[in-house]
Amino acid sequence: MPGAWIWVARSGNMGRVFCVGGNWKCNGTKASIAALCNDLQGDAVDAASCEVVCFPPFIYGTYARELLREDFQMGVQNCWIGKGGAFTGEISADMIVDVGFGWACLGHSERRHLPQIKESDETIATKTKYALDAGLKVMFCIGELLEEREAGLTNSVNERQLKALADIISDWSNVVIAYEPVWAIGTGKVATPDQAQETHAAIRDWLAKAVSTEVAESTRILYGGSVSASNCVELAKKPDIDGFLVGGASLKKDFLTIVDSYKQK
Ligand SMILES: O=C(CO)COP(=O)(O)O
Repeated sequence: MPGAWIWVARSGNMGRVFCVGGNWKCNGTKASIAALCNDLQGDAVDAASCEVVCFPPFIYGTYARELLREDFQMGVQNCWIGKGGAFTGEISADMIVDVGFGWACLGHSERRHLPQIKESDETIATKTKYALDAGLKVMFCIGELLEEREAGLTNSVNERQLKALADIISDWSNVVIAYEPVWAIGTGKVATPDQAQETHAAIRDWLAKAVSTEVAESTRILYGGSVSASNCVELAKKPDIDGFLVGGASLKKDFLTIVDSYKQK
């Protein structure tokens, strides 16, 4: 019916499937993961409307896969920059694919900024390209520090981080962007829905200019940073917010409430 078609066209959503990631970071024990997987049992998520991915620590990946509900996908929080070999302590994208995991979360601000890690834009982009070529989907994290936001640099920081990737890939179909303002991560200071929407729209505009309108319209942009059961619905209603990357609340039953916010789109 024509009315319905016009609504879809105006929404500008281009069929982007809502996506929620749970980044467990460096947390968990066998006992706590078993309890969490039990708490996360629930009615199956409609796969055509929402995709859910959990990112446990590497060492618990296989264990978590056995316990986690089947409609939640699994990913890793990092991977090596290229093919495997004499790289002590590293895990390659090919190995991650081999054990059956579909996703990598790359470019997280903790890996960009912690002085013990300090991954550069180029390192993250190169890793992402290798992971994509190996067959993984990538949750590509970007975002500004508090001082950068205060200096009015939010969009230029996001664009610089994205440009490093745009310079070396052309196929964006397996990339999901996670915008995580660093000042909102683990602080309880969530970006307001308007602040998040404004930045997501700027990211989409940049993709349209620097990559293509098709990529801009089809690429999902998730918000991350103190997402909770109480703020997720207002954020999810914003047109350019296509889901969430969740830290602390992904370790609690609240994660299910956040996943359910896809019903508000
Ligand atoms: O870093 C995050 C997800 O990757 C966000 O963490 P919090 O949800 O704990 O703020």
